[in-house]
Amino acid sequence: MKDTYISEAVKYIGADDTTLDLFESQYQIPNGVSYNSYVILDEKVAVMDTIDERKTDEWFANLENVLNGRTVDYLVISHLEPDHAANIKRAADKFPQAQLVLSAKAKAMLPQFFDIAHLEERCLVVKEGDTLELGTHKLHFVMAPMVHWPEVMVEYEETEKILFSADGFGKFGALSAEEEWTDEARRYFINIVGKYGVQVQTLLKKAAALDIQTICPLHGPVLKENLGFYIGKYLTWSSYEPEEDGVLVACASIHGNTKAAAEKMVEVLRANGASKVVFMDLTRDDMAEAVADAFRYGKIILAAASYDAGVFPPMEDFLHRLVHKNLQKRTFGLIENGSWAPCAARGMKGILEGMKEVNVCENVVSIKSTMKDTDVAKMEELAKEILA
Ligand SMILES: Cc1cc2nc3c(=O)[nH]c(=O)nc-3n(C[C@H](O)[C@H](O)[C@H](O)COP(=O)(O)O)c2cc1C
Repeated sequence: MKDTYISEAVKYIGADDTTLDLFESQYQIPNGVSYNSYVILDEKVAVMDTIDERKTDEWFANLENVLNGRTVDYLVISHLEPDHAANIKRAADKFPQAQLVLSAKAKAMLPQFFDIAHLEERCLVVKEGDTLELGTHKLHFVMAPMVHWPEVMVEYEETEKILFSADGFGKFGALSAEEEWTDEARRYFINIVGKYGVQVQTLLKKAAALDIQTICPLHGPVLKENLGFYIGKYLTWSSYEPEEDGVLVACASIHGNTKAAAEKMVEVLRANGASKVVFMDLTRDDMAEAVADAFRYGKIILAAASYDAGVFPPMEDFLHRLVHKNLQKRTFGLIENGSWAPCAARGMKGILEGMKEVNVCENVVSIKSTMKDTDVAKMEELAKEILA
């Protein structure tokens, strides 16, 4: 279990979910996920977000335990997505004197989710630079529009120097899971917030002006040490610059011949001195991880079967996801396979045209049904070109 102790005054009241099959109905989470929420105990008591419906009872029990008979003065709402906001109405009903502290956009969106009585009087709308005194603790509000959703804001508590970072610095994996941060944080960030690199960079610039000693995200561990490492990863991911030197080989094969060629390409790349080569079978491996790998490495070889005068759908899906997530600044190499009129390369190129700052290697490997020596020779040329 990750250490969730923050301080005498700031308490973790979130919960692990290890039985959810798919996060946001599409992302595999083999080690679950945590829904984080925090309480600041001072002259006034502030609850920092609620959690997912699935863990309602556990959250209220944790909250009651920390409150120890006190009541809630403020419910700070950073983000209205249901994995954080599901219990807003229940909390508002249970603590009728509590004010809901939120951005103007969140206030406008709130009635779409909940029918909260006397909403006008209950809301304390905050904007960029506003502060809220709780006693010795003082929250500063920093707007973070489209760091996932438009209503998002983050909060900086100046006394303990804590950034409550909403979905920023979040990660898949329950707090009970023993796993390192980077891979599951990357898979989370790229797939969920990856499209909004510009907005993340804007937020990081604002954060750079703050003295942050602890980051309290809405998923994943509380970050207390080595914060430069985590912030550095976010700077890289949100800039769309490759994180590491290496080549991703991603293949989509119906009967295995394109896959055999892609595996051969891995060997050829290694033999030509590639520092690192990662292989992904898009028909079976986790698509979200393949997308994250495309952000991780600067060079990508795509190998796909031709299909109905186009591209085999798992490759099409992969490429559309990359376009959707705004991937840019990459070099691609293409391998196609077809039994009568190979056309996957043309189809893949067409989708890549939707990306910014993309180079496509001139050497295209075009296989007819099964790989031949002439195809391997072409792979050698492609390897030399992409590694140059
Ligand atoms: C549904 C379907 C559609 C296909 N469409 C095309 C096509 O449009 N053009 C082509 O040359 N081959 C087409 N093929 C054939 C495959 O692309 C070809 O057999 C290729 O070698 C398959 O490689 P694999 O062994 O990796 O699946 C199609 C195959 C299937 C099953």
